[in-house]
Amino acid sequence: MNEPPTTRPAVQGTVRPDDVRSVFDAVSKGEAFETCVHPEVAEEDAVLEVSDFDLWYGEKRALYQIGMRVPVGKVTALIGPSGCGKSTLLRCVNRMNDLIDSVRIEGDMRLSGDGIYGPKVDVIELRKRIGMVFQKPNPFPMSIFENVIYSLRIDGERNRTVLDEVCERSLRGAGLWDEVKDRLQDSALALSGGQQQRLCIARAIAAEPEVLLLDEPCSALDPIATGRIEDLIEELKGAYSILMVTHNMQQASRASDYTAFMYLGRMIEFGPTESIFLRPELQETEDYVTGRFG
Ligand SMILES: Nc1ncnc2c1ncn2[C@@H]1O[C@H](COP(=O)(O)OP(=O)(O)OP(=O)(O)O)[C@@H](O)[C@H]1O
Repeated sequence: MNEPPTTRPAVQGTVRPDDVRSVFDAVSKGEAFETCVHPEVAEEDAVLEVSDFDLWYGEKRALYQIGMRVPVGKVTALIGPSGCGKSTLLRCVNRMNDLIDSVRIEGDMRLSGDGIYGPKVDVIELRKRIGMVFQKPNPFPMSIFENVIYSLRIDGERNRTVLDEVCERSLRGAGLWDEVKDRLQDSALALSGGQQQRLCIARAIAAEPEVLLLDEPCSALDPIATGRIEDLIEELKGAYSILMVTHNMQQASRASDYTAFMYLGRMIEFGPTESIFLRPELQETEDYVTGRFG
């Protein structure tokens, strides 16, 4: 923990070593292999850079030498079978795993160049730069208005004009304004599940985060509400850099620009979503995205 940044590049360049027949063989034997990173990734500016990142829950290792760059202004999806470490990796970005006593990490993670795990990092300040939306909508038990401007209240903002503007802009950004503009003082808990999730997104973007983390944001929603969130993700990209965990292959292929395939705590292949789904470099990725396993 708190190691100085590594001199190795954040993301390794090429495909598997020649002497390893299959990446999954290598993984199951505990052998090293290099993540297959498509060259397009290196051409993007990164909001988040992860290098040689490992995580243990007590004795159990959950992440192995993760290296990835999350592009600015794009949607990046994390996919992979249950238990491969997607949520663990996502939660490391805003140091939510600090809350678990048994967790130990090594490696480096940087947000806009600033170390996330440096010894002097103020975790509260760090989290203000990161928005997080969970599987289950979690509006606070207060009005719609107070939910949206929560981060500004915490920062002591009292100017009513500023609060009103941020509230409207964030609700518009989250595609919820027209549905709630006449009842901003109503309890957020009275909204439908899909509306609550869009409210949570509005609350997250009100703080103008540098990166928005979405942990299976549609898994508790019906197909119509899911469609609206996917449309919203499409609209948010450009203005926001999004890292999203999803179980849903169609959602990853519809909603993301880049996709990272994880397996047993390893980053297997990372590249433009279209390439990962239509022309992956690795057979293992193809087998997963076409539903042959997982
Ligand atoms: N709090 C914890 N304590 C111990 N082990 C944990 C903890 N949270 C996750 N794990 C283990 O770490 C591994 C990765 O879990 P994680 O939830 O990150 O996977 P995931 O890919 O997000 O899975 P899913 O798609 O099912 O949500 C799993 O083996 C899981 O059992």
